[in-house]
Amino acid sequence: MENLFSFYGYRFHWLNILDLAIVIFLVVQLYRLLKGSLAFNIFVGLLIIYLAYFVVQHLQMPILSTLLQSFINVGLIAIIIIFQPEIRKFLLVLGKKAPLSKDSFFTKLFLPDKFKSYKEEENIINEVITAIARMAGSRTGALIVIANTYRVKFDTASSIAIDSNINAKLLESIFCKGSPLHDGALIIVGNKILAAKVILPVSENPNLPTRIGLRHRSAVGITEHSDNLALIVSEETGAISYAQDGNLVQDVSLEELKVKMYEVMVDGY
Ligand SMILES: Nc1ncnc2c1ncn2[C@@H]1O[C@H](COP(=O)(O)OP(=O)(O)OP(=O)(O)O)[C@@H](O)[C@H]1O
Repeated sequence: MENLFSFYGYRFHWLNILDLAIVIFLVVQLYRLLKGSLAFNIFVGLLIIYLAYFVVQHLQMPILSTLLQSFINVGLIAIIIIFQPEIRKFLLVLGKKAPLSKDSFFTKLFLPDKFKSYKEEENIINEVITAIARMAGSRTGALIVIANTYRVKFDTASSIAIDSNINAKLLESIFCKGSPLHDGALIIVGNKILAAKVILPVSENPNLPTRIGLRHRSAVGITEHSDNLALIVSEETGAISYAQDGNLVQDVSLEELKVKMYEVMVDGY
């Protein structure tokens, strides 16, 4: 194959560049997926072991090499078990960027019907933002999960199935303090409110701010192993926050929240 250029004696051609670009893309996706989570520390630890293996192999230290080699062999299976939720999410992220995902150039070009449906998503965003603005103003605590492509697993015994269109007034009345449905989270899937009064898994991430309570922790929890977006209105302060990929972003403006919702619901991030 024809060389493109050479660098310190190494010859590069187009396939090398493509190879490198794919590796960079995968590493960036992996970093985005793991950053802020406990899995990130495990990932760094594993990376150090792999680097140590290459160093001792290069230095021709046979005992250490064999030891690390056998650790790495078993480690591959361990990685699949430890990172099972992250691997699932990683594949989800990749799938969303595939040529036929709703935000891709090909879909917009060849499947204009999918493009049209964004009007509906804009409408949903406006209804949710209107409700959040009013609830923030009246310091009504709220927790709304936008389950993008991944179905939320929740405790059906405690929650109430709703299956209704999304409407600002309905959202407000669900979270109104006198409502029997106000406790717990409300789940939106597609263009429907799926359920209310849902108990979510609480995040055990020790890096979260210590002063946040269970509403914020459970919002983080439900986004740790999925591509859900969780929106929070604090009952105590009226502040608006959101959780995504296991990270909590506090005190956001309505405009920032709207942009985030567009990213998730329209652009498919
Ligand atoms: N596991 C959970 N899943 C869903 N909602 C929960 C969960 N745990 C608590 N909540 C909700 O959070 C409320 C308690 O909020 P808490 O004061 O502990 O949280 P907070 O993060 O400090 O929020 P705020 O700023 O609104 O007070 C509960 O009344 C309930 O509605």
